[in-house]
Amino acid sequence: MGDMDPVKLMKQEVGRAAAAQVKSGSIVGLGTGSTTAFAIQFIGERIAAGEITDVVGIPTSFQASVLAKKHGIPLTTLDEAPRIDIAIDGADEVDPQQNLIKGGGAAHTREKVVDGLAARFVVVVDSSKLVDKLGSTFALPVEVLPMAVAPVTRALEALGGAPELRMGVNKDGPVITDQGNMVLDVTMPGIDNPAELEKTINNIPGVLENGLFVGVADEVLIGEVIDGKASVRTM
Ligand SMILES: O=C[C@H](O)[C@H](O)[C@H](O)COP(=O)(O)O
Repeated sequence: MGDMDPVKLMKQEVGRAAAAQVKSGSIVGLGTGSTTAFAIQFIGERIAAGEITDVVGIPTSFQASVLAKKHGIPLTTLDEAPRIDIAIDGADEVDPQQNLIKGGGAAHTREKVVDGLAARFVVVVDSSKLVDKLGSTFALPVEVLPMAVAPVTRALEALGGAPELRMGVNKDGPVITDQGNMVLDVTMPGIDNPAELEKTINNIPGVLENGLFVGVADEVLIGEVIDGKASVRTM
């Protein structure tokens, strides 16, 4: 286990557990983020070891495609793939009904397409992501056309949210998504009806997609560290 920090260790072990679910011949949706990065690494290691064969990935982001190439996972597209057998992806919050907030990496629009098409969507999180109610710890990401940021901001405020344009970390100005759009992070503590809010926000003209994933997850794998020992449980 070494000196790895506990959160990283939880992410690593949950990524390993998800990668173990990938079977030969599978078309795999590859999610985005620091937890899925471990799953991508372990899928690549299983391919290299000859444990699984004929696996192809469908990336949900530029980051996922870079990692897949690095770890030797061949890629395909939705134009070519007849189906997605399994998708593995992280989340920013998970409620007791397995509904999610995603988009901390601004990738939720493509993720919702890929994860939603998968016959089986496996979510990989560390235990810090579990909440009683969505919105309690994480602002809801909403991808918006750049020319519509002002009216969408007003519409989200009218819904009771506090939207903030996501700014770059090592870049001046806003974060630009893989699709060339911007992201509003909407503080909205305690979302009572995520299914309704998901539709309401997506109905605002100029909104591409929001980070609420309702009824999409088939299994949630949770990484934990108890007494310095990492383990993985299902929800
Ligand atoms: O846009 C990013 C994705 O939805 C990620 O899956 C999510 O933010 C979780 O990322 P991480 O595993 O790095 O916490």
